[in-house]
Parts: sequence; structure tokens; C-alpha cells
Amino acid sequence: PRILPIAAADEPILHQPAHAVADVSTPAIQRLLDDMLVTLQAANGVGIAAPQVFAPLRIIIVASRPNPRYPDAPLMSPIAMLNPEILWQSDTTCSGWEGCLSVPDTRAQVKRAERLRISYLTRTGERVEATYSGFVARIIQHECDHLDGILFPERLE
Ligand SMILES: O=C(CSC(=O)[C@H](Cc1ccccc1)CC(F)(F)F)c1ccccc1
Ligand SMILES: [Zn+2]
Repeated sequence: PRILPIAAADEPILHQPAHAVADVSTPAIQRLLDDMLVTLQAANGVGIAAPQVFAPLRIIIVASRPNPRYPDAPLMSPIAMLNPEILWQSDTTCSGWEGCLSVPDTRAQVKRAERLRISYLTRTGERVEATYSGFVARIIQHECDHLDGILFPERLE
């Protein structure tokens, strides 16, 4: 696996919708997942979306860990979500700090749904449904926005 270049905020790919993955089992998709993971880890992020590494595909990786702004964030092993679909979002919202690997040196408070239910394909092609809340739900919403060409500064009130 190799560390990939990360698209900056002015790159067109970050402002257009990504395409669904047709076949998760191809070597190209499996390689992209490995490269996204090492890129995320090298950048010290807690999430990454395929368009950020110039791949217009509906793939995100979620990798929450405790950090100065979210000391009680859960430490989780990274989850690759292919063709993620948010099935439900709570009306309850909460504001929290966000950053973005594509918008360096920028932090802002963003209002997000506190809880959500998501359906996605794993890297082995199984369909999974799960419910998340708090910081992990925040990361998921932030990453799914990337798949629709939305950057977090567009979410500020
Ligand atoms: O590690 C970061 C850098 S920004 C980051 O990891 C983004 C994910 C993210 C951070 C914070 C809230 C929501 C999403 C990654 C991106 F840009 F690819 F989506 C961080 C920033 C704020 C709080 C906790 C951690
Ligand atoms: Zn981002």
C-alpha cells in the first residue's frame, strides 16, 4: 500500500457526487482501500473519503480515536464502508469541532445529527446495518458529505 496525495479544497473532484462501487471484490478496489487506510493513518485523521484521494467512488473509512478535542471518543479499528447509505438520522442534533484533511488549518463547530443508522457494504461484500451516535456519527456524516461533494465549511450556520 502507498500514501496517496490528498485533494485540496479547490479540487473539482471534492465538489461533485461520487459513483457507487459496482464490484467490491476487484483488486483495484481492494488496493484503494489499503491505500486509503495508510493515507488516513499517515495524515493522523479519524476519517477519509475516496474523493479526497482523487477516486470518485462512494467509499469512506471511519477510524475514531481519542484526541484533544474529543478525549472520550471511542478507540475503534478502522471500518471501511462501501456504498454507505444513511437510513435514518435523529432530529436531535449536536454541535462539535470538525477538521478536514482537504481543508488544512481550519477547525469549526458544525451541527450534526446526534445518532444515525447506516447501511453499507464491507470490503468482503457483506451488507451491514448499524447505529452510531456521538463523535463516530459525526465522522460518518462528515465523510458521507464528501461523497456528495459537500465540505464541512458549507455546513456552518
Ligand atoms: O484528526 C483530525 C483531522 S480532520 C479529520 O480527521 C477529518 C475527519 C473528521 C474530523 C473531525 C470531525 C469529523 C470528521 C478527515 C477528513 F477530512 F478526511 F474527513 C481531527 C480533527 C478534529 C477532531 C478530531 C480529529
Ligand atoms: Zn473531510
